[in-house]
Amino acid sequence: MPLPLQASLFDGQDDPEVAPLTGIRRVPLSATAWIDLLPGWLSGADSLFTHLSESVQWRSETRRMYDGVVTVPRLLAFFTTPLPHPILTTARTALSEHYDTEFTTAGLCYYRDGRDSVAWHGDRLGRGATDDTHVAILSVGASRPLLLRPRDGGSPTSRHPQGHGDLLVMGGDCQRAWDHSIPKTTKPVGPRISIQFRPAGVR
Ligand SMILES: O=C(O)CCC(=O)C(=O)O
Ligand SMILES: [Fe+2]
Repeated sequence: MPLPLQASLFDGQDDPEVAPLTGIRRVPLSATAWIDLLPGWLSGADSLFTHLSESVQWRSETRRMYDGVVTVPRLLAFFTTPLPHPILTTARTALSEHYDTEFTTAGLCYYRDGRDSVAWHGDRLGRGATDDTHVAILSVGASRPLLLRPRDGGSPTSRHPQGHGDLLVMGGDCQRAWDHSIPKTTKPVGPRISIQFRPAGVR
């Protein structure tokens, strides 16, 4: 049974809004990869969380592995236009302007509890395999850390907690040269939804 969204997460504001992106802070990962962080970018995140959890047609996916078929440990949804809430259109437009790159798709993940996760990977399907790409992730709900580590093992794993309304953008060659993950946890943790905005041809 997933925990309900903790009352302490509720910010008491009805309509979600995004702040200007001017306050975003860049953290270089290497000479060619970076992440941008803007905690609390979205206010009124509770109503977005509730709306998405109740109105999106979440699907469970299976993947073929060497030794059989496994269920992906999170629920998924995928949108281009329209997006499932007007604030996501506002957010996508703001990101496209700020990064001068058109974010066209939104992948949504629903992590029901600490057993849900995403294993180490880079978003390297399609153009991300060869080109520098941006992937912008907006989080709502319970905080879960996003971990990053270089594929060549050159630097240690870094850990970036993604809380209610927080924005994290990966750029440069982050998808090709680095992997990211959301690890499982045995600690009690409520549900989290992430919205990943990507340019066309990147998965
Ligand atoms: O949920 C997240 O923050 C990350 C999801 C992710 O890496 C992906 O779907 O490719
Ligand atoms: Fe990813």
